[in-house]
Amino acid sequence: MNAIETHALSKLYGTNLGLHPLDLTVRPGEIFGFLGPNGAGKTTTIRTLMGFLRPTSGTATLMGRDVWREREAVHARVGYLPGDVHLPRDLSARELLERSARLRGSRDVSYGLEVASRLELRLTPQLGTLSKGNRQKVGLVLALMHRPEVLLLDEPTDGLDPLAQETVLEVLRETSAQGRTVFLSSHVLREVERVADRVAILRQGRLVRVDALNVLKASLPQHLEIRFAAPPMVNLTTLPGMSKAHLAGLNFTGLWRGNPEALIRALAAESLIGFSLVPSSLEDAFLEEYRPTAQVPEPSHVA
Ligand SMILES: Nc1ncnc2c1ncn2[C@@H]1O[C@H](COP(=O)(O)OP(=O)(O)OP(=O)(O)O)[C@@H](O)[C@H]1O
Repeated sequence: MNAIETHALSKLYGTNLGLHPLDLTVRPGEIFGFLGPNGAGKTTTIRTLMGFLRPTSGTATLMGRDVWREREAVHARVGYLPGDVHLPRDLSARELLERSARLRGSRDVSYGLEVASRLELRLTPQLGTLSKGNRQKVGLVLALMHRPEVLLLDEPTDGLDPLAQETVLEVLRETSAQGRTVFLSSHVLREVERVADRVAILRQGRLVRVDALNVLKASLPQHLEIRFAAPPMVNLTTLPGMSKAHLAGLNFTGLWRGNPEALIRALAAESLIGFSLVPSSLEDAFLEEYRPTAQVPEPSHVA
């Protein structure tokens, strides 16, 4: 059984597009990065998966349960961190953890206390006095405490200092190692890149890409720079795999995709002073996908 499955799941807010029909599968134990610029539809997707929003069309299941018709069964198995954490002002974090455990029919707050301690969150102050970062930590502890089968996290490290961010990523890795699933919405690529098994990119309510992180990395072009000692005899522009080729005097720059062997063979008879082939960062690739001018493919073109 898949942890999360959506079939042509869409959401319109009146006539406003929230989410174009979305087909997505997340496997148990996976950390699934859900990326996209502001307004892409990440929160809409998560809130629909939580059964807070009624889908305009399509269906979604979490651990086999329909997210709209079987909301309560879904909530029992999910840990949810909203993008905007609201907490009662007049309780302490400790009291809230105990209350939350009781609502789930348990008295066990031990894992919540462990995560709080790792995040260096003090549990006695009134929640109304907490900073944004500390409120975020309370939200995370609440989402994690009952060791849910699926975590739906909307911008989990928002407002956290680098040390706490690191701890959160560590906890997410542990969660996945225990076979539990993490659906991680973010626009911070650097953190997603460090933990995700697969990544989806959403833009203007549409899925533009879904790939395993290592496949995505392997598909990125490499930046090529060559300094020739003499005008080159070979025409590098026509090599399959080359794009954005530019020769200015003895200096060549271009983007190279694929194995460098063919490139090195083509250069064998040339006289070179310098040669460098540097992989693009995922950041570059994603920024390219984010650009409003980039083409948004129809969903059927997406794997
Ligand atoms: N309650 C609402 N009423 C009308 N339109 C909405 C509502 N909520 C979201 N939208 C629209 O739906 C689209 C998707 O918004 P959503 O909040 O899901 O994006 P997001 O990817 O989570 O963005 P962010 O990174 O800024 O949180 C946007 O165009 C937004 O304006």
